[in-house]
Amino acid sequence: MFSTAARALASRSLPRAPSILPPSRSMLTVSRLSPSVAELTLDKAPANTLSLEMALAFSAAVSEIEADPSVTALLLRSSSTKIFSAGLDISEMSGPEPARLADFWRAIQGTYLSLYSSRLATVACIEGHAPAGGCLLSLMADYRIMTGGGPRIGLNETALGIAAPYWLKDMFVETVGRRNAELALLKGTLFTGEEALAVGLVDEVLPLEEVYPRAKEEVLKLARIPAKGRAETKRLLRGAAVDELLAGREADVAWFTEFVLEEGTQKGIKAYLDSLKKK
Ligand SMILES: CC/C=C\CC/C=C/CC(=O)SCCNC(=O)CCNC(=O)[C@H](O)C(C)(C)COP(=O)(O)OP(=O)(O)OC[C@H]1O[C@@H](n2cnc3c(N)ncnc32)[C@H](O)[C@@H]1OP(=O)(O)O
Repeated sequence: MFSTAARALASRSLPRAPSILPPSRSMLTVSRLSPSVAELTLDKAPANTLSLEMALAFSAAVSEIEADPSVTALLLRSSSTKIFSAGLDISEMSGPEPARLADFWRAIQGTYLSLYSSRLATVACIEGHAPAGGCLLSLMADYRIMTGGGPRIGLNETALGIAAPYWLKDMFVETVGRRNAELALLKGTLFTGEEALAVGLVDEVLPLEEVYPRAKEEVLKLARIPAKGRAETKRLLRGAAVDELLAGREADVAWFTEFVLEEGTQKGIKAYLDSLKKK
């Protein structure tokens, strides 16, 4: 776990405009890079995991940004250069109370529905690790820029004894192609930036110090593309996938909760969580 000092070192001092979110959503900050470009920073120590509250705050933040017609683009980043997001908060799935588990999954679906269907041009600035749900957050963006060398990205669900939901699997297949997706999903592969670039999982790989400046440059460029045509093109590309989940949301909740509550799954999740804590 990061100490406060280590976290301060790991996080650059961000030139932030005053947050436009109420303090109750302090796991995230929203600022402006320009009058038309918002920056959404994940800021939940130690690993930006998606708990129920974090997932709800994320979708609410995206909706609030979208509600402002002057905003045409969004940069998604982490306040830590070590971890973009460690994915779903595994403790939500370990010995869960069934009603909360179902709400948790609805909130995770909500993160997907909010960002993947967004009218905004979106860029993910992936400076640190992005496993599983962290990869999900970045896959929902239009463009991904990642640090080379150290951090890993990918869908490692099988390593935990679980499976990526179909809508995440589909987004992954769309991005890296069927065969690359099969190989990676079945093994639970976590890629370095360079490996991710080779399969098309990210669009650019750079040294750490260049990732954020380049992501800013790209999002400011994307913000200049006529908004209406871009939004309609995104709808044409992604609308069917979003509509499919909207139509089958509760069936997906039932699939998730049944799988997670099963005894064998619980054993695997607990063992994985314990191994993380013992590190
Ligand atoms: C059938 C359908 C069922 C389910 C489908 C659901 C889909 C799930 C997708 C997911 O997202 S599952 C989560 C998958 N995530 C991971 O496997 C990542 C686990 N974390 C790591 O590998 C590492 O933390 C890291 C490589 C991201 C970073 O390593 P490092 O910098 O060394 O940090 P620490 O490991 O010390 O972590 C700091 C702190 O945070 C806790 N933590 C990390 N990840 C999670 C997590 N996903 N959930 C809960 N807690 C997490 C970790 O235990 C440490 O806590 P301490 O209290 O020990 O400091």
